Amino acid sequence: MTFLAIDVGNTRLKWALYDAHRPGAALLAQGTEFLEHIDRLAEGSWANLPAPNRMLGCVVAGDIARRRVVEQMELWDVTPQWVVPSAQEAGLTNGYDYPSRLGADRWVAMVGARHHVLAQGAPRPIVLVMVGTAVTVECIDAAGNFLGGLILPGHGIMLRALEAGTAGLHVPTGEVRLFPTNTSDALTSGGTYAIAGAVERMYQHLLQHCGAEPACLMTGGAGWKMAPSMTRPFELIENLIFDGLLQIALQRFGDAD
Ligand SMILES: Nc1ncnc2c1ncn2[C@@H]1O[C@H](COP(=O)(O)OP(=O)(O)OP(=O)(O)O)[C@@H](O)[C@H]1O
Ligand SMILES: CC(C)(CO)[C@@H](O)C(=O)NCCC(=O)O
Ligand SMILES: [K+]
Repeated sequence: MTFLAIDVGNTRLKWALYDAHRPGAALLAQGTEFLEHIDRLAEGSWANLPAPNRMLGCVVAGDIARRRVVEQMELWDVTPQWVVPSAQEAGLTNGYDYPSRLGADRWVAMVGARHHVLAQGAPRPIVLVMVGTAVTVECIDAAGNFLGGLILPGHGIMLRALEAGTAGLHVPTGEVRLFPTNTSDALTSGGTYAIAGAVERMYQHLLQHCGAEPACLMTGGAGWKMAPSMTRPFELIENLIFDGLLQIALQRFGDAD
């Protein structure tokens, strides 16, 4: 029973085909496509895939992007299903004022993070950082309550905003330095430590609130660039969104087949 997981992000769509809809399923194929190129999927990288039996996705890119993905899926006889953040799912409780307004990517990644930590042993509070076009920093207590989180501009958006909003800054990529002594390093380090500092702040909030050391998880395409600059040890996980989708799929579709 093959399972297709899709994450339609702010900039790119990521997909992964598994041999089953459960955590730990074997990855058969995966790919990414910029949102502008969604319309190429059916004739491109999906053309020769084994047909998925089940599909579950999450979208933050809006209805139009979602519809374009559904059109590409007409290639197969599979019903598209999308995660909508609710008050409760897969052992997590959603503390957002309006649960359905939470980004689906954030919710699904939190489900993945919670199950990752539970698989390692006793429940712990979690700080989850997702580094993509935007950066999010989520706080979850040991009982699985999502307490709240931050949304920050990603590194690219910060630098482009500086370039656009100042008179004389242009932005070649620099290095992260403790004491930057040129413009490129100053900009790259500024963006990196803005994110690292925000994360440290949330770590402290959660530590104080829970009175227990949080587990620190990081995911997202640019996570490996941020990891060396964090103030705490972070476990880098390739794709918590796919892990969360597998977990939710198991609960939705059940163990059978
Ligand atoms: N040196 C860096 N440090 C931290 N973040 C960076 C760095 N360079 C690039 N980034 C960020 O990483 C992002 C790319 O990450 P990723 O591949 O997860 O995003 P994406 O797939 O484009 O995002 P989305 O999932 O929202 O579509 C860029 O948009 C940029 O903001
Ligand atoms: C914050 C982003 C952009 C991160 O991808 C996404 O999760 C989103 O659009 N969220 C909706 C708003 C919210 O989460 O409060
Ligand atoms: K994303």
